[in-house]
Amino acid sequence: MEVRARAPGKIILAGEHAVVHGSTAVAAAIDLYTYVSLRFPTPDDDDDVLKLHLKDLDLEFSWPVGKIKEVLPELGSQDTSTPSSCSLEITKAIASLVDVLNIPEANTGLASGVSAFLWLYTSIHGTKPAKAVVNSELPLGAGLGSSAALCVALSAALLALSDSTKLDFSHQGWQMFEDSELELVNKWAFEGEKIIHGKPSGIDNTVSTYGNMIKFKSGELTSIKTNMPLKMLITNTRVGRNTKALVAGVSERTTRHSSTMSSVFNAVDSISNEFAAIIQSPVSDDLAITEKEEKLGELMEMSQGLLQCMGVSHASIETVIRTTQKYKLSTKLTGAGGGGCVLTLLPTLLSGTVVDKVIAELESCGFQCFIAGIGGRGMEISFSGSS
Ligand SMILES: Nc1ncnc2c1ncn2[C@@H]1O[C@H](COP(=O)(O)OP(=O)(O)O)[C@@H](O)[C@H]1O
Ligand SMILES: C[C@@](O)(CCOP(=O)(O)O)CC(=O)O
Ligand SMILES: [Mg+2]
Repeated sequence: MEVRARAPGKIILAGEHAVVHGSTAVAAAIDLYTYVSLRFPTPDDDDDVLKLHLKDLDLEFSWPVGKIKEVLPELGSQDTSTPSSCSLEITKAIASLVDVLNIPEANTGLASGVSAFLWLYTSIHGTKPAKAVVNSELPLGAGLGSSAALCVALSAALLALSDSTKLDFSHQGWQMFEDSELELVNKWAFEGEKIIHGKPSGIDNTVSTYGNMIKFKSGELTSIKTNMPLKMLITNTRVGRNTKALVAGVSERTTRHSSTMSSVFNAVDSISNEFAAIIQSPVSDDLAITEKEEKLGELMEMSQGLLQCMGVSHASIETVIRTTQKYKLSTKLTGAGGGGCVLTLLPTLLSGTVVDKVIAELESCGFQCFIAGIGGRGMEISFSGSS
């Protein structure tokens, strides 16, 4: 039997980085997914290896299970229903399994993703041979939460084939987990995100697990109900960056200027709460929508100013801002910044011709533009083949 799990990426509408320091943030799932398929070999397969195929990067890795047992001898005593963090000793042992892979230099940052895979896999299934295949519709390392989507889809696939979940194997198509199972997936995914982000807030894995639009503060989520159509143009600057390094940079700045940065984080907290209040209040007519959109646009500009204060903007992001400003549109970075993706609010009454012009101008700078569905489904799984 094979299980397939999918988990969405996300956009952060307000509050990135500050959320790591306890401020409120607002995020929404997008309809672009990471998929993880997992299969254990049948007795006839005679396969004693753990395989990982990363389709987006065209890379395949494998580890003989004997080697994993050798470097991780303590495995097998784990309780999958209580997720635990990867200790320093195990981090070192996992690094020894990743170092031998000779990951191409062009894929810096991948080692942490592979380490997260090994930690989650061995924590939930020990040294059982298996094959996992990963592919994604998300750009990797661009602020749309590919790391969290990977950790959520992987945790879901691993738990679906463990004793911790009770699922209907005969169900055709995508199915959802029960609440308690979703909570378990989210907790394991958070442990994986820790390996990739260093110090994650947990917002990315939470919105990827549960979907929809959420408000998030200090590990707690509040679901946001809205009937306001929200359309964002996503521009990928194609400038590569690494979330772990950017998050660490903001923390260093916070250490140097603790009281000033605490005021910045407080301001972000207010922006996120105001943003959430506006999108949640009922809309009566077009005029009301336009007024709300103007306020949201202004809040996005204020968010961007504060993100610049934190030191996470980039020349490419400033180019997108300047370009969209010519059309009176508001833009902010999303995710960790330093390049990656940028959001531009597209008001409901904006004509299609203007949207096409903005996109053409941004694409002529070498950027990639797209519009994704916002606030959709969270993580789901499906089974295929006989057991
Ligand atoms: N589909 C994937 N295949 C391989 N690695 C992935 C995949 N998705 C995410 N990753 C891991 O996540 C890292 C990117 O995470 P991060 O820097 O947090 O950016 P983001 O989460 O915004 O995409 C990659 O360097 C890699 O380690
Ligand atoms: C910067 C941060 O707020 C979001 C990072 O998102 P991404 O990995 O850039 O998609 C970090 C976090 O909340 O863990
Ligand atoms: Mg990430």
